[in-house]
Amino acid sequence: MSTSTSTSTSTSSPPSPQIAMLGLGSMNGAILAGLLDSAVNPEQVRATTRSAATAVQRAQQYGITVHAEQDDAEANRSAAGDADVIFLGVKPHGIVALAAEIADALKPGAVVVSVAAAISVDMIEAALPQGQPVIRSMPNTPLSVGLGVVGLVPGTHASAQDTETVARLLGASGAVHVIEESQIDALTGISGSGPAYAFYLAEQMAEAGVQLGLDRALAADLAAQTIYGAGKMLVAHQAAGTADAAGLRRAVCSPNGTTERAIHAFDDHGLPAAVQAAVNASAHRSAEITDELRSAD
Ligand SMILES: NC(=O)c1ccc[n+]([C@@H]2O[C@H](COP(=O)([O-])OP(=O)(O)OC[C@H]3O[C@@H](n4cnc5c(N)ncnc54)[C@H](OP(=O)(O)O)[C@@H]3O)[C@@H](O)[C@H]2O)c1
Ligand code: PRO
Repeated sequence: MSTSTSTSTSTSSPPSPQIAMLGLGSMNGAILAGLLDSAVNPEQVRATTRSAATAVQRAQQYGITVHAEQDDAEANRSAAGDADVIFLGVKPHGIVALAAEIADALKPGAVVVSVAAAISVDMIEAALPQGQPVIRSMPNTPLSVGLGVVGLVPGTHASAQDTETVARLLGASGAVHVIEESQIDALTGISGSGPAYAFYLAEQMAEAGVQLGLDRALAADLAAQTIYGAGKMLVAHQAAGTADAAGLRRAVCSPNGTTERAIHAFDDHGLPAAVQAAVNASAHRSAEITDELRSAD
């Protein structure tokens, strides 16, 4: 496994760790969907939510055991204590408190994986027993359909085997990149937040189609399938080294044709600057939240 390359899957039989998902909202839910579509059985997973209503809904949705903190104050500790891999999936401001809450319930050697933006390895390690393996991650929601991207930052006490275990779990539903912590804000700006950019583009393409007279369902399907196809094509060509995004874009543009006119409209309306500003804004917000939470301590 090397920095910033997708993990290769080893040929040895996959491990079957017990997994705890603490918090089961958009992100941990997407990770769970990907896990259950791969080699993970529902019996391997215990999850928690804050509210009882959410726990009932999620248990039905995923076919796993979900306990609510509202019903059982020990829910997080109990799920974490049985687990080999624990995904912390609450909002950033709740991560350190959640780590502290489960600290003395953890098995020695259990790997604590944070999915939170902005919460650094040292902040999590400080809340856990000395030597507890920690991995900071930045996943994205397309893990739910097997097409995610994940950045992993191994903590001070995470062994190569710990990283391999987590990379194998997540790598079944996406591309995993092991990175330095200094790279994670930038990765967040591209792939963590990035699905929202693609969805926003799809929204605007469909809206334009409606304004041109198409019915909304048709316009939405045209936009979605086009972004899906283009993404799949780009990944295939980049992996094969046969084309990059700019080359594939140029191949759609006939001289003085329709697409060339559209790309000029993007440029006239500042799309390159807008997209770069958006990625930068996400990355800088990640660093800003880190600073806010550090100074709140
Ligand atoms: N959404 C993304 O695309 C994305 C991408 C990358 C990383 N992340 C990171 O993922 C984390 C979660 O974000 P999200 O979008 O998934 O938020 P979310 O949808 O609001 O989910 C948060 C979950 O945490 C639960 N929760 C809150 N407090 C809890 C507690 N004390 N014990 C157990 N469960 C608790 C909530 O339960 P209730 O529903 O009952 O309140 C809910 O299930 C954040 O740290 C974020 O930075 C998100
Ligand atoms: N969603 C989280 C946020 O918006 C982190 C990346 C994607 O903060």
